[in-house]
Amino acid sequence: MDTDTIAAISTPVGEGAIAIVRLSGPEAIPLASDVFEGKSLKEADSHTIHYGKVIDPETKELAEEVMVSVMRAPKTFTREDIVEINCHGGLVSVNRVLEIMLAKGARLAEPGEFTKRAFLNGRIDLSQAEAVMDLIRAKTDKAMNVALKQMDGRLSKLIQTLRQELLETVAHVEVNIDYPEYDDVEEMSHTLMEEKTKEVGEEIEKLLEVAAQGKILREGLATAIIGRPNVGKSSLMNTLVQENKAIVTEVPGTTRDIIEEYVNVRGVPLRLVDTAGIRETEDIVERIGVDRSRQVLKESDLILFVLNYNEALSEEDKKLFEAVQGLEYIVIINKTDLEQKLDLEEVRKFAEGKPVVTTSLIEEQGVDQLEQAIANTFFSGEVDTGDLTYVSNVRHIQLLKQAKQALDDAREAIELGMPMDIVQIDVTRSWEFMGEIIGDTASDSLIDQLFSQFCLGK
Ligand SMILES: Nc1nc2c(c(=O)[nH]1)N(C=O)[C@@H](CNc1ccc(C(=O)N[C@@H](CCC(=O)O)C(=O)O)cc1)CN2
Ligand SMILES: Nc1nc2c(ncn2[C@@H]2O[C@H](COP(=O)(O)OP(=O)(O)OP(=O)(O)O)[C@@H](O)[C@H]2O)c(=O)[nH]1
Repeated sequence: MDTDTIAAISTPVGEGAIAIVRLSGPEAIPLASDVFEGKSLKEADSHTIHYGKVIDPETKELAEEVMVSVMRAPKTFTREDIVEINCHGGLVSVNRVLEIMLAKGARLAEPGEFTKRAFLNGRIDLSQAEAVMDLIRAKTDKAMNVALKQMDGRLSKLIQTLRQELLETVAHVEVNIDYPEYDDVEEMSHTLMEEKTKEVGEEIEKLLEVAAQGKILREGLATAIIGRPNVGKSSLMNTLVQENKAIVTEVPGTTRDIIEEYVNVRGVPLRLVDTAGIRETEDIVERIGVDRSRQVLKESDLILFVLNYNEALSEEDKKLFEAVQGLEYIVIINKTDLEQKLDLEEVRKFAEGKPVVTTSLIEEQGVDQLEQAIANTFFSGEVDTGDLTYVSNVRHIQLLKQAKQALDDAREAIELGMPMDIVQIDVTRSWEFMGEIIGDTASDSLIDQLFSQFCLGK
């Protein structure tokens, strides 16, 4: 057996009540047992936890008071032997125990290496492994439900079924090609291929139809708040943050001190883009022109465009309307508690059918309607994560599109009367694209790259 035993701290860095050092691999139990004073871990039953002390093998002194869980292969998270050492949750404590395990010969795990082993050992497929990370990073309940179902294998099973259909069709047609003495086989193959590529293509289409929503749930909507000075942009930001408890997350793949703020609006995570850049130049359109500000705004998925009920539409407002044209935006007419000076008909005309909501942020009026308008814009009503299978990951969406394209190519080839072995090449390509989603046909470098984005100790 050439797999080594890995170790890492699996809990967040910082002070807490308890912190866990996790070990996985063939030496996990003997290594832990060597430094453990208490009941013999080597004889412990699987999935049992034991109280005892960690003794520093060099100084022979007491290092920590712990609880140790023993889980035996293959029924574990990684399918290898796992030991989890539960320490007092201090930085020194947990690092000391990790250092001792490394000194004993365990290797420091790479980010995501535990989950990678679960994948390499066949307990989960690639899409399920990716869902583990999505689950940790989920910003709303609904986003978590999407990840949980994917982790449970819902997407995997669907992909497997579709691939199996394609494989069986190819095999069937193959047999027909091998026995060309029956004269109707060519036609039968054509019909079968046509039916199956259509059927599977439609299934993929269904997945792609709701994928944009899945992606929003997973990644959140980059949301910019714009408007002339003093219309109530900061008030709107504050209202959204206060009403929908802000979720602060680490940005994947960066240092821990860069944080992003999300608010949860009816299950839709909004990432309130710091519009500082826009804000500083309150007159962005004036300073940098419509084209440049459009460029800035294009990076947002949603623009909240605030107007003042108490002022007539100005030239600058009209330029902002020009800048947001064709983008996803909602007009918010704020300060309805003041005297009306804005022509609502004129606003509706400029808004080209986009939602127009009136608010008085100072009197907390209209915020519900605004939130409903946001949810309606992307989910046509309630966000429902019940029965649908949501593809949420850009990598998966891309592969599904390619798989669909390959099937479209196959159907075109059939229509053009191309020989079956040419059609099969396209069908096989589709099968391969879908295989990449679950990791069946994924390259080692892709796999390494995906897992490297994981948390340490996961
Ligand atoms: N302490 C601790 N808590 C944790 C985890 C962990 O690794 N350690 N998990 C880590 O993410 C999550 C739980 N996920 C897990 C998934 C599968 C197995 C596992 O052992 N699966 C076996 C079946 C075990 C059984 O049925 O008894 C298997 O699939 O063979 C364990 C944890 C959340 N909480
Ligand atoms: N009457 C009234 N005043 C409001 C309302 N919303 C915000 N204000 C007030 O309008 C002023 C400007 O609000 P802000 O939220 O700072 O507006 P802003 O658009 O961020 O302003 P700048 O940062 O200058 O661009 C503050 O005094 C708010 O209290 C409202 O609904 N009604």
